[in-house]
Amino acid sequence: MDAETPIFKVLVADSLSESGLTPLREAPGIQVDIRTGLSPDELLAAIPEYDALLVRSSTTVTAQVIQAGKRLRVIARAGVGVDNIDVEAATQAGIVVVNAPTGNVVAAAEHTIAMLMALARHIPQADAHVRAGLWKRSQFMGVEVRDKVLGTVGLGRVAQEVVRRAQGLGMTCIAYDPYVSSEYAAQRSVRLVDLDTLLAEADFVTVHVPLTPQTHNLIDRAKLRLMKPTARILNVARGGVINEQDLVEAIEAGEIAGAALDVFEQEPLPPDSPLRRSDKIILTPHLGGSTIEAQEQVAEDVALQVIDVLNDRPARYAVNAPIIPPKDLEFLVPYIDLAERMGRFIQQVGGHGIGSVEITAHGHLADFDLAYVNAAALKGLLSDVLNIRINLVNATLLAERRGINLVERKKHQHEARYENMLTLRVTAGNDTWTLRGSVLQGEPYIVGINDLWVDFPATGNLLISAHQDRPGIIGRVGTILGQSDINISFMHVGRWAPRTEAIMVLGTDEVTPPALQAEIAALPHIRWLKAVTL
Ligand SMILES: NC(=O)C1=CN([C@@H]2O[C@H](COP(=O)(O)OP(=O)(O)OC[C@H]3O[C@@H](n4cnc5c(N)ncnc54)[C@H](O)[C@@H]3O)[C@@H](O)[C@H]2O)C=CC1
Ligand SMILES: O=C(O)CCC(=O)C(=O)O
Repeated sequence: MDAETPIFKVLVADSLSESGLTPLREAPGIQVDIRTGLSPDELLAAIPEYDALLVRSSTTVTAQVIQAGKRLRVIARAGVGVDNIDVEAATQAGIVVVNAPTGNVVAAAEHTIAMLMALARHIPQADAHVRAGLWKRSQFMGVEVRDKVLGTVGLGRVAQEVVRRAQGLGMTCIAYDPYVSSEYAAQRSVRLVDLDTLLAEADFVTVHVPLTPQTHNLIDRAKLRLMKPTARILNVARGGVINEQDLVEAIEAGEIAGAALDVFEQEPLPPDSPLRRSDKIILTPHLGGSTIEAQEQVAEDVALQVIDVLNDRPARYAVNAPIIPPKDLEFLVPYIDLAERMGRFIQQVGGHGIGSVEITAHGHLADFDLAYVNAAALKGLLSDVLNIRINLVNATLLAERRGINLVERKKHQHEARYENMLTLRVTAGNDTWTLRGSVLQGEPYIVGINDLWVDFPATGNLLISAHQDRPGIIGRVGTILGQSDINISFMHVGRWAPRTEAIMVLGTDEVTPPALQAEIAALPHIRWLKAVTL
């Protein structure tokens, strides 16, 4: 690596699979520091020097940590749930949050099945019994799961893997998930029911939902009372979905037969938790994702995304940024770049007091999800305006906060000679600017300014003027620039007809100083002159 290569520093704050981190260790320009077990104060002190932070579930990434992370560009969660990260604070700070939503799904499902069988056959209690030198087999009469009803609360990725395995064990599966259709459930041989029906019918209830305001305490004492006295309940999702105090009381009152929990309202589980006192409750210390295979996969999934974000590429599983399907990436990335350049162009020619932004995709471009293109245009429009870091993560949020009304339009037919074109129309103060752009042979081009067609690369130093088309004007501008040793790299003129309004665009190797701009702007027939650097 040469001395010029930028060094990104990556902090791995929780224990992650070493082999999963190999892509990060092998990436040029990236230094990986493993510092697990940091106290909150130690993390706060360490974070300012890092560009990326990788965690599992032990480290809590608070708004304070995010504010202190002045260089932070990405926070990665090696797992599904991002409830240990203040995603809102990260979004506001323009930091990408990524997770690994698929790598530990099978591990979580297999742990659920292990807990289900352990519950049905009292395995942990029987093991402790034998170790204590006892042999009272009659205390551990179990139940079969074959022909029993399994009710899953949530029918997402983990639940579906649980269902497939439970069906293999001969169980009938029902589910409660208001966000999926009956057809979707039926395709998986699952009957969709409401929560009360599920609790009343199931012999085993298993929870697979994220912890949200809607799912917090979703299963409380009243809901537990709906269950059969022989039924058992499992939670391998998130603590707090089943109310712990209510669960202990329901089990002690004989209202349900037992529970298996991998996750808790407070982790680690406090020593005096009432959950510890019932021998009908099986406890594991948040092991759902803890298999060698899952840990390798989630570490690799986040490592690759960290490399992408540090190299300005969209992340595959960004939690707080639009996601581009990998198959669309190659086509869209040049348009994302073009949109940002067009935003910066308008911002420099007259983007003060932006009220509304209309983005129109023409041609094949209109077939794509434009979330990133829109965010890029907003980023360009706001970058030099706001005193905070602005990027594709927070651009839309910041625009909304400033009252900017964004409208997206799609026109599937071609416009003019351009197979794909982007039009950005911005109302700023009393002016409306319309800029058209396209990607030609992989390079960003501006192809229209207001109502005139033009054609020049959207890059470098540009001087743009509106003037009355008259002989000699272009020559005079060239002379003034030449006298100041400013080299013109290209010139383009767009006009309606001879001697009408024209737009001249000059590319220059050097930046034109303000005094020289004023001199040109004062020439006869020049209506206005703007300098833009892209
Ligand atoms: N114990 C562990 O180590 C692990 C725990 N998990 C946790 O398991 C949970 C499920 O993960 P995935 O299946 O990957 O998530 P997912 O996002 O694929 O599925 C969640 C499902 O819950 C449903 N849902 C959301 N709100 C609901 C509500 N109010 N009522 C009913 N259904 C609702 C959604 O429609 C979705 O189908 C997450 O909380 C995740 O963090 C995941 C992996 C390992
Ligand atoms: O293994 C871990 O780090 C926790 C997994 C988990 O809870 C998740 O992925 O949501």
